[in-house]
Amino acid sequence: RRLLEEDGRIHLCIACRNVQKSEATRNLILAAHPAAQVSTVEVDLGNLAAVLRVARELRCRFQRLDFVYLNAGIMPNPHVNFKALWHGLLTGKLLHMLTTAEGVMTQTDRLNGDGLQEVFATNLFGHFILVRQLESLLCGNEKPSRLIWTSSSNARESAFSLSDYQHAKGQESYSSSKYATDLTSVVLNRKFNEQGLYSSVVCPGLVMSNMTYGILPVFLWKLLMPIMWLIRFFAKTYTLTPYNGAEAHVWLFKQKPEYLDALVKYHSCTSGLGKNYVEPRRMDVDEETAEEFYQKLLELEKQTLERYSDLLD
Ligand SMILES: NC(=O)C1=CN([C@@H]2O[C@H](COP(=O)(O)OP(=O)(O)OC[C@H]3O[C@@H](n4cnc5c(N)ncnc54)[C@H](OP(=O)(O)O)[C@@H]3O)[C@@H](O)[C@H]2O)C=CC1
Ligand SMILES: CC(C)CCC[C@@H](C)[C@H]1CC[C@H]2C3=CC[C@H]4[C@H](C)C(=O)CC[C@]4(C)[C@H]3CC[C@]12C
Repeated sequence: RRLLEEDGRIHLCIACRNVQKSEATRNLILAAHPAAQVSTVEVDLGNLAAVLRVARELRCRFQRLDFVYLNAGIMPNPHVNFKALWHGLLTGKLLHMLTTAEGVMTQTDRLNGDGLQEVFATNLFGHFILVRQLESLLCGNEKPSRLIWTSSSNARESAFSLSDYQHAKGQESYSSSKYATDLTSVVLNRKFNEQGLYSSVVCPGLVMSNMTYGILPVFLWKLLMPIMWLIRFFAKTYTLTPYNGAEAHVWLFKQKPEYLDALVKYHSCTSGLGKNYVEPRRMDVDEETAEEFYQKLLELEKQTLERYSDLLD
């Protein structure tokens, strides 16, 4: 909806795994923008066959894509370590913990139907395969095309390891998948800028959504709301609503990609008085690690394409 407010002429295609939800979203958007062009497409990003199928469908439907928002993400079985928060209070690290959740959250991951770690597959690899399969719609256009990944301030190098890039062994699969997203975006820029494709990563800040409602119950978040409004005076990434959280996504929509820094993450922020703005912050990524990781993604992509060769053109 915010993108249509910026430019009512765009054709918006909503990719969703749940057909009812995408239709309901389409109807909501059309209620606010009756003349808008809004279509939907079904895809489960945690299922590689479905990703290859949807890429084929998109290649048939569109000649080019100007923006691809890679937003789907999961955090299964989250666990909050309240003791760590208490320790953070005593050691002066509380604010950092409240904005990055460093040392505060763990998750339990599992294998998906493709034999991949579910969080890695959904948060990164499904999107990666989609982007690679859409290369013909994204590269070599008159105007540059853009990828905008929803990463997180929870992305952390120490949670990621090249030897276990799917994070099968640890308990911070979410943090690892978001760090892997940051690495991937950096390399995509290096490989594809010359062909007119630019990639950026954003963090929406702490937003009340189904993801956070899976961490603490809704009623508790509602009770905590006055405290979070107060925290916002010190932690500007407490955007709290999806509208505020989308600030960086919308801001990037209006920027010339040639002027953006590939090593920066764009954070949606909201001031204590409720004003939205975007803060660019340098990412803690090692470019050599990023390149090595990219090669591993390409290897996994090769295996995927061999396995599903019947779904390729
Ligand atoms: N909420 C927060 O505080 C923060 C969120 N983020 C990131 O923002 C993004 C959006 O999350 P948020 O809105 O908070 O959480 P939600 O759980 O509300 O939204 C996640 C979205 O991803 C979709 N999704 C999940 N798995 C798949 C899949 N396999 N295939 C297709 N779609 C899928 C969900 O679809 P469905 O509705 O069908 O479940 C849903 O629309 C995520 O990448 C998250 O990591 C980053 C920083 C902070
Ligand atoms: C007074 C309240 C704010 C106490 C709530 C405690 C915890 C449940 C939350 C404190 C910090 C939160 C988070 C921080 C970073 C988010 C990150 C950017 C993200 O991508 C997903 C959600 C977060 C991990 C979020 C989750 C809840 C907290 C740990």
